[in-house]
Parts: sequence; C-alpha cells; structure tokens
Amino acid sequence: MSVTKHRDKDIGFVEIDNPPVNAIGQAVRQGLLDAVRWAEQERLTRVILTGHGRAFAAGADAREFDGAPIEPHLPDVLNAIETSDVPWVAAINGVALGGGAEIAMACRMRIIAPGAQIGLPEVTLGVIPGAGGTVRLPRLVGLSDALEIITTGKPLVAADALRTGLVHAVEDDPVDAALAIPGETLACIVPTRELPAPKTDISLIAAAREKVAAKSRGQVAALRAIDVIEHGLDKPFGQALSMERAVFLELRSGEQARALRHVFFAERAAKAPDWLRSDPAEIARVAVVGGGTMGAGIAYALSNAGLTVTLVETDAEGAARATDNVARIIETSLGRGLIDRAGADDRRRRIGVTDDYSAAGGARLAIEAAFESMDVKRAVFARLSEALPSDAILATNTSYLDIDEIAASLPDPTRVLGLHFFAPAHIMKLLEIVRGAKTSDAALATGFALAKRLRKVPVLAGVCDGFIGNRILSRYREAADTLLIDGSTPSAVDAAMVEFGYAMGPYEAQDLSGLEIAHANRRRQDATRDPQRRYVPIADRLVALGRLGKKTGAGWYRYSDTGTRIEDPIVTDIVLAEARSAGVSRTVFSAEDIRDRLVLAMINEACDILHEGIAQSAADIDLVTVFGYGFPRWRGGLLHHADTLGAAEIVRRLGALSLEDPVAWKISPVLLECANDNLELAKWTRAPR
Ligand SMILES: C/C=C/C(=O)SCCNC(=O)CCNC(=O)[C@H](O)C(C)(C)COP(=O)(O)OP(=O)(O)OC[C@H]1O[C@@H](n2cnc3c(N)ncnc32)[C@H](O)[C@@H]1OP(=O)(O)O
Repeated sequence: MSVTKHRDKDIGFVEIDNPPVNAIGQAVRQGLLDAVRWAEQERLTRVILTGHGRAFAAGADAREFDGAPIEPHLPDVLNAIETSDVPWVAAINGVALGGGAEIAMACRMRIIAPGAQIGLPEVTLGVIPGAGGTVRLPRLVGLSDALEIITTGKPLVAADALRTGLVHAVEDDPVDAALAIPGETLACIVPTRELPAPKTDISLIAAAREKVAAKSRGQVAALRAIDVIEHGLDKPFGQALSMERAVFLELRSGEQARALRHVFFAERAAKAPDWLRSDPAEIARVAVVGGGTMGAGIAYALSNAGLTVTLVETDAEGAARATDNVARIIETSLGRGLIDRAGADDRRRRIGVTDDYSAAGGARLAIEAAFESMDVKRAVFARLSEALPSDAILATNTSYLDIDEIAASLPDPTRVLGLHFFAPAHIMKLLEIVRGAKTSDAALATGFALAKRLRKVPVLAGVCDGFIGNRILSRYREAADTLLIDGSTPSAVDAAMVEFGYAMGPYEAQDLSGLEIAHANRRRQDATRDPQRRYVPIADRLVALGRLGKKTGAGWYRYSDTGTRIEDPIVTDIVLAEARSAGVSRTVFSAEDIRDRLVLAMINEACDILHEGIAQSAADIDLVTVFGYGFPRWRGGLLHHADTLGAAEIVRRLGALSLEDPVAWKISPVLLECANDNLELAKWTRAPR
C-alpha cells in the first residue's frame, strides 16, 4: 500500500504509506494522482494529506534515479494537487524532504508538528529540486531564505519553517489542526503558483554564488540551483518549472549525482556483517583510558549517546588534564548550540575522571586511547583485564599498532578488537572496527552496536599497518613526498589536491595534525621497510628541526602570529638538498600530474587492501575515504572514483609510472583482474565468481 484514502463526511484524508520513510516512488505518485481525481469526483471540500509513521515523505525514491523517469512524474502530480478545485492541506507529521517538501508547497496550506523538519536536501544528492522547489520556495519565503535553504540543503526545524513563512502553523496534531481551519480561511489562501515571485536581487544572488563556490569545491548542483532560481524569478510559472525540470533531469543522470547516491546508500548499508553469529554485549558503562584529545573526544561521544564513562588516566596530573579536555569539548558544544545547559550538565555527570583503574570495574567495554606505544598499550590492557569483568570487551583506538600483538599479552585474546576513531572523535563519523586474528564475534558485534548507538559509519578492517584508512594515507603521503623531491613544492601539491576536491592538501593537513606521529611510525617501520623502496627523508629533517606543524609555528609551511600560512624558503632548501644528495634531477609536474599520481597511488594501495582481505568491499573503502579522510564525497569515494576512470585505464597509467619505479608502482592484482575481466572494482569480490 503506498497511498491510502478515506473520507469523513466532506473531508478527504490521504496518507502516504511507504515504509520506512515514505519515499515517493512511482506507486506513491500514482496514488496521489488518483487521490486528486477521487477528491474531485467525490466533491470533497478539502483533503488533508499526511504521512504514515515517522515521516511525511523523505523525497523522491532515489533508487529510481538510476533508471529513466517513470510516469506519472512528480511535477505533474503536484500541478494536479495545486490546481485542483479541492484545496489540499499538508499536515506535516515528520520529515518532509525534497519531493516531500515540494508536495507540501503545492498544497494550499501547511501545518507542521513541532518535532518535524522540512527542507530541500537535493543538492546533497547532486541534483536540484525537480518538482517546483526552486520556483515555489522563493514565492513562499523570499529570495534570501530560498537561496540558503536550497544551496545548503539543510532542513528547517518547525520553528524556523514558521519564521520563514514556509508553513502556516506549528501544531502538536497537524491533522486535527488542518481539520479545524475554517472553510472561509482556506478559501482565501491562494495557490503558491499565484503568488508573485520575489524581485531579482543581483547582489544577493552574487553573494550566494560566491559562498557556494567557496564551499562546494567542484560540486555543481548548488551552483546550478542558483542559476535555476535566478532564471525562474522573472519567468512565467510554467516556464520556470520547465527549466528546473530540465536541469534536474540532466543532473540526475550525471556523474556527481551517481557518486553522491552511492555514498548515501553505502552509508546506510554499513552494518554488522551477516556472518556474525553473536549478539552484542549490553553496554551501559564504558571505560576510556587516556584523556588526551582523542580519549576526551571518545568519552564525550559516548556520553552524547547516553552512556556512562569512566575516563582513566595514569596519575592525578593526567586526570586534571583530562578533566580540562572534556570540559573544553562540552563548552565548545554548548557554544555552538549542539547541546543546551541541561545537556552540558548531563555530559558532565556521565563522564567521571579518575586515576584509579578499579573505578572502571563496572564497565563491560573499555576503549584504550593511550600513548601510541606497544609497551604502553600492553601495560594498559593488563590493568584493564585485571580491573574489568572477565568477559568485558577490550578495544584499542590504535591507529597503526598490531592488535594481535596487544591481544597476545592477555589470557583471553578473543575479547580484543580495534575501535579506531577519528579526531575529533565526537564529530567524525567513521569508525574502523578492526578484527584481530582471535577477535570473537561477540566483540565485533559489540563494536558494530556501539557504532550504531554513536550514529557512526562502521567499517570492518583487518590487521595491517594502518588498517584501511591510515595505510592509504601513508601511501598518499609517500607519493606526495616523492613528487616533492622529484620537482614539486608543498604548495603546488596542496593546490592540486584542493582543486581535486579535498578541503586541504596533504602538507597543510599534516601541519594541522602535527608531524610527530607519522615520524614515530616511520621509525617503527625502519626495521621492516623494503630496502628496494625509495625513502624520502624530508619530513624527518623537518621534525629534527622541531618543525612539528602549526602548533610549533612551522612545519611544511611557516605560520604568522595570526596563523596565516606562508611558504618557507627553508623547506625549499631542505628539499633541494635532499634531491641533490639522492642524485635526483628535478622536473616540473603539472597539477594534473600531481593529482594523477596521488590518486593512482591511493587507488593501487586500496586495491591491495581489498586483495589482502583487509577491507571487505570497494564500498567500504569509499566510506573510509569520504568519512575519515576528506575524499570529495561528490566523487563517491576513492574506488567509486576509480570505477569512473575504469580499471583498464588505471592499469595503463600505473604501467607508465611503474617504468619509473617498479617497486612503488607495482600494480595491484585486483586492478589487473578487473582490467582483464572488464569488471568494476565495486563488483570485485574475493569469493569465487
Ligand atoms: C524531484 C525530487 C527529488 C528528491 O526528492 S531527491 C531526494 C531528497 N530527499 C533526501 O535527500 C532525503 C534522504 N533521506 C534522509 O535524509 C534520511 O533517510 C531521513 C532523514 C529521511 C531518515 O533518516 P533515518 O531515520 O536516519 O533513516 P535512514 O537510515 O536514513 O533511512 C531509512 C531507509 O530509508 C531509505 N531512504 C531514505 N530516504 C530515501 C530516499 N529518498 N529514497 C530511497 N530510499 C530512501 C534508506 O536508504 C534506508 O534504507 P535501508 O533501511 O534499506 O537502509
């Protein structure tokens, strides 16, 4: 059942009923169109439209976007609603997004429940509103708010919807309220299409373009939306709708929309694997060890999800620092309006800081976020296994260290897994769930259940140096350093990657996070590094000079007192000196060369990661790169992007690079197989096909 209808005297009640979120697929559109005709034939005096369950309507069924549009088309349905003799009232019981909001705008009146939201998030799926949103919204809320709502895609809460004029009222029971509207009032309300469009305001539009261009870095939908809004302002309603529809259809079948849909559905498909045979442990209290930036962020994220946290530090001084770190996060969240005073008090109550492991005795889960050293980790795990119940699950947040080695020191290694959070842990959505050789299904299931509770995107990873994300990152940095010594500069590399769609390039990012962790890793890797592999020591030289990044005033760049980034001739000198001592004859790399090498290096590494079974699927690698490492979402993640290039083309380009350096550019067997079989990486699987 997609749309239900019944009448009570002369009032029609129509309900969209397409679980779980009332997406507007073909059957819903047909049901609504039938309801329009039914209401007219029955000579009803009004129709009250609402959604069954938690949503009003979550928008067009995005799963249909992979095929050709199917009749009846949503704009036609909305025209029928808007021009019907029977006035429709939208009783917005839950989220009204995209096409859902557009349906509401085609109704004569809109009444929204206090907890509901309404918005046009189409640009986040790489399209623009395609059923009148760009034409009706400016007529309802004015140009400035319409530009903001459509270009950001952020939904409005009920109070803001009322303030902007998008809805007529906020009522606890919108259906009852719609029933109570006097007939004379309803008769006075003109259909949205008859409202005058706001006047074109060139400066508002220019400002919106500038804001979007600065933020969206290569993403086209929001800019196209502005074009369409502007175009529609001085055109007849029907003409404005036609232009909108044409652009919507063009974007819908385009590369960016396909990529963004892929990320949308991959994020929702990220769940515990089917083969897990155990239920998760019931967790109410968690011990977090280490109250630095990461540990404090993890503790705060846990408290946000209603868990009680014992944050353990080594001594009173450490505990005081941890207390400060937690307090800072709470204050910042309060300042940003993410929590209110009561929420802040709640978080403070939930997080207890101590230097006594026995205080964590009631926890069934521990997350260690201590100093990144094997000795430290093993000592922490020994103390946890003494203090916590014998079946407690013990997780490490290590970024690189061998989880099996940590687990081996415990009597029961099956309880150990990796829960790799990303900084800031309370904001970043990715959670790598690392499975050691002996990790039990129960431990993994608990990790996935925790991710769900924290509203994070969980990705299962196997044990290797850096797991999925940091291993790809290491290769990215290695390829960048090779470019540097061979002829490029940090700013040229950074600019090329920003142009590709990253918020910042690898060198600016390193300066922000600090150079010391990667340095410590390289020292750890010294013993096992392939002697045939080229090693570029420029970063080591910077660290030796105390240039640890922005926090020390210098790293790959120098920073002014106000934090402005400045290119530093000392870095150029170091690069040239290292090139000379390595006997490199430097050459010039274009932005395209740089981007190509860095992206190909990551793709090749990711394919090795797939091949070794460290990642389960190409989609998981896409999630890691988008949600943990800033890979442009509108490119769909690293391996979705690779599939747009095609395995054969990638192999061809890697082949050329491997002539320069066969060790660094050894082509992954997965790529060779996909190129050979003309197979997408997204479809590659380890199982026999
Ligand atoms: C011309 C018109 C164009 C358009 O309208 S374009 C579409 C515009 N609409 C959107 O972008 C809204 C997208 N959806 C959402 O933002 C969220 O979802 C909600 C806020 C509606 C609900 O969030 P939550 O409660 O966290 O549920 P969940 O896990 O996101 O979704 C539940 C299931 O519903 C599917 N789903 C959600 N929206 C759509 C959609 N628009 N088309 C098709 N499926 C959708 C998901 O995939 C998932 O499915 P599974 O349970 O199988 O994982």
